[in-house]
Amino acid sequence: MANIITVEHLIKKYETYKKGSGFKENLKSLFFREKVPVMAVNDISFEVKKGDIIGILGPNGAGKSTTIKMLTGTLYPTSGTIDVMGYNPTKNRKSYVHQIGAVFGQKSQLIWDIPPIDSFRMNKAIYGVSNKDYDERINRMAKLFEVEDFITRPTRVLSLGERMKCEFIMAMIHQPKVVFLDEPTIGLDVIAKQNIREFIKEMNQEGTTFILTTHDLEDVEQLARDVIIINHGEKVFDDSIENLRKVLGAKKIVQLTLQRPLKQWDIEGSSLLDKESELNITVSVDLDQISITDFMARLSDKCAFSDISIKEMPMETIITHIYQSKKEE
Ligand SMILES: Nc1ncnc2c1ncn2[C@@H]1O[C@H](COP(=O)(O)OP(=O)(O)OP(=O)(O)O)[C@@H](O)[C@H]1O
Repeated sequence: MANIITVEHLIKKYETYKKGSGFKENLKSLFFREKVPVMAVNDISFEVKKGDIIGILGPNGAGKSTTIKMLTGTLYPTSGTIDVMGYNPTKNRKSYVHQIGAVFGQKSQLIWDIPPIDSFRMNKAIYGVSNKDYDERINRMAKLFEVEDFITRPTRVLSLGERMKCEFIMAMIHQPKVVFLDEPTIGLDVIAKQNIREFIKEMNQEGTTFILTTHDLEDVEQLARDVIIINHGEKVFDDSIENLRKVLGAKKIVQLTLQRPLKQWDIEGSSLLDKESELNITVSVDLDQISITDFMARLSDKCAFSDISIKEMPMETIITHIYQSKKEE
C-alpha cells in the first residue's frame, strides 16, 4: 500500500537554560545563561501507509507530542524531512490544514462559550464545506455518537466525554485524509472510550488514516495495526501489532488456584512468574517448547487445581520490556 507519510531523520532539539540554585548562582544567570540542549526527537524515520491506524507509544517525555506537533506543522523540526501526502507541514500551511485533522485530548478546538454546533458551522465556513456535505456529515456523525441532545448546549457545560465526541466531529467536518490524535481517550470512562474507538474504526474503514499517541494500551490493542515505540527521543520499535505481541516469544500466562501447595514448579517449557500466595500462582508457558494441550496434560498429572485461566502475555509487560531493554543497552 502507498505511503501517506514519510519521515526521514527527524530531529527536534529544544534549548533550555540551566538555572542556578542559590542567590549567587541566580544572580550569575541574569548575565550569563548556560544553554542546555534537550534532544526531544533524535533522528527518527518512519513511514505510514494509507488507510493505516498507527499507534505511537512511549513513556512520559519520550518525544511523542513533539513528533505529532511537527507532523501537524505547529512546530518546526531542527532538521530532517516530513512528507504528508506530498506536503511539507510547515510550508503551504493553508492547503495542508485542509488535508488533516487533529484531536488533542488536553486541548480543545471548540469555542468554550458557544454550543459545539456553532463551532462546527464555523469550521464548515473556514474549510468551505458545501451545505449538502456538511448536513450529510453532521447527521451521520451526530447519529454515530448520539450527540443530538447536547450539541446545542454551551461547550463549557458539557461533560468531558460529551466534549470529546464533539472534538472528533469538529476535526472531521472537512473530511481530512489524515487525522492526528494525541491522547484522545484520556480521562474518559469505559463507555465513552469505546464510543470513540468505534468512531475511529468506522472512519478508518472509510479510508481515513489515523496517527495516534496514547498511554492507554487498550486503545492500541483495539485500534492500531502498526506500532512505533519511542523512548528518549529514539525509535526503539516499528512493526505490526502482531509482531509486537511476539516480542517476548509465543508465550501464554496461566493463573492457577491450587488445592495443595506445590513444593517446586518443574513442568518443562514453563516457568513460575509469580506466587501471590501458597495456592495462587502465575506461570508463563513457552509455546515454542510445549503445546498448551501437553502443558495441560502435564499439569493435571502434577497437581490438583480448583481454578485456571489462560491469557495472552499482557501488552504492558511487552512494552515495559522494550523500554527497559533499550535502557540497558
Ligand atoms: N518547549 C520545550 N522546551 C524545552 N523542552 C521541552 C519543550 N517541550 C518538550 N520538552 C522536553 O522534550 C521532551 C519530550 O517531550 P514530549 O512532550 O514530546 O514527550 P511525550 O512523549 O509527549 O511525553 P508525555 O507522554 O509525558 O506527554 C521532554 O523531555 C520534555 O521535557
